[in-house]
Amino acid sequence: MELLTEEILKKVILPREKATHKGNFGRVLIIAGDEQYGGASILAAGSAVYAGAGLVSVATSKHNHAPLHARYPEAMVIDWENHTLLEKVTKQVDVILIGCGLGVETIGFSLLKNLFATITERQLLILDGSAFSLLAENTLNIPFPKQTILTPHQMEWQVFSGIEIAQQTDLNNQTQVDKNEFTVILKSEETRIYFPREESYKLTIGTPAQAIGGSGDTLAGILAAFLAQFRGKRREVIGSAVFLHSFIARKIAKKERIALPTKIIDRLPEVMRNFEQ
Ligand SMILES: NC(=O)C1=CN([C@@H]2O[C@H](COP(=O)(O)OP(=O)(O)OC[C@H]3O[C@@H](n4cnc5c(N)ncnc54)[C@H](OP(=O)(O)O)[C@@H]3O)[C@@H](O)[C@H]2O)[C@@H](O)CC1
Ligand SMILES: Nc1ncnc2c1ncn2[C@@H]1O[C@H](COP(=O)(O)OP(=O)(O)O)[C@@H](O)[C@H]1O
Ligand SMILES: [Mg+2]
Repeated sequence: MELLTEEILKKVILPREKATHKGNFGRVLIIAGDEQYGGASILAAGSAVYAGAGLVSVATSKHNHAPLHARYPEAMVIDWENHTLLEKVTKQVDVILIGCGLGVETIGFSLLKNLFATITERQLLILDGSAFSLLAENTLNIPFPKQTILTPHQMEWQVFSGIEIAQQTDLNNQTQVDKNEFTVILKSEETRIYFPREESYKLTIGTPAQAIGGSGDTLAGILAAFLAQFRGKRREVIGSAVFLHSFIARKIAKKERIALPTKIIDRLPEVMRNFEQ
C-alpha cells in the first residue's frame, strides 16, 4: 500500500497550455440532489467547477435550479425529469457523477438505471451517496460500466458490498475490487483507495475537521473534475484528487475548527495553481 503525499499533486497538476479552450478541460455531468439534499448537488457542482472542469452540467430536482445558479452560475442546469435533454447532455460528457443526495425514491433509481443503459466505454462513471443504497435495494440487471469509481463511506460500502465495517480489511476490500473490476475510494478517518490489480493508496492527512455533512460531496466533485481534465495515469489522477481534498481541509483546520466544504471549494483554484509545475 502506497502512502499519498504532496508529490502526487506535483505529478498530476500540470500548467494549462495556451492553445486551449474549455472543451480541452473536460465535460462533467453531475446527477444529484433531490428536494431534501439539494445542498449535495450544489457542493459537488461547485467543487467540479472550482477544481477546473471545462464544463459542468447538473441534472437535479427543479427545487435546486435557482439556488445552484445563484451560488455557482458557471454550472449549467438540467431538470432531471427532462429525459430528452438529459439524454442529449449525457452523450456529450466525459465524466458522469451520480448519487450525491440523489435520494432513494423511484426517480433516483430510474436515473441510475437509464445511465447504466446509455453510458459508453469512452466515458467514466463515479458513484456516490444514495447510489449505494439504490443499488443494494434494487435489481439493476445491467453490468457495471468498465472502470467505474465508487466513493462510499464505510457504512455505504457495507450496504453495497455486504462486507461489515469490522471486516473491511485490506484483503477483503481488495478481493471485492479485483472481482468486480471497479475502483473503490473507501472514505474514513484514514481513506484507502483500492484499484483492480494495482497497488492501493492510503491517506493519512485527513482531519476530524472534515467530519461534516457535505465533505464527501465535495470530494466527489473534485474527483470528477480531475478525471475530466488530467491526462496522467488514472491511478495517480484519482489519488491526487483525494489528497488535495484533505490537504486543503488540513490547511483550513490549522486555524479553524471545521473545514467547511464551501471553504474547501473556495481554496481549490489557488492551491491548485501553487502545485503547477
Ligand atoms: N447538504 C446536503 O444536501 C447533504 C446531503 N447528503 C446526502 O445524503 C445522503 C445520505 O448520506 P449520509 O452519509 O449523510 O447518510 P447515511 O446514508 O444515513 O449514512 C450515515 C450512516 O453511516 C454510518 N457510518 C459508518 N461509518 C461511517 C463513516 N465513515 N462516515 C459516515 N457515516 C458512517 C453512520 O453511523 P452513525 O452516524 O450512526 O455513527 C450512519 O448510520 C447521501 O446521498 C449524501 O450524499 C450528505 O452528503 C450530507 C449533506
Ligand atoms: N475524522 C475524520 N478524519 C479524516 N477525514 C474524515 C473524518 N471524518 C470524515 N472525513 C472525510 O470526510 C468525507 C466524508 O464523506 P461522506 O461521509 O460521504 O460525507 P457527505 O456524504 O456528508 O458529503 C470523507 O472524505 C472522509 O474521509
Ligand atoms: Mg457521502
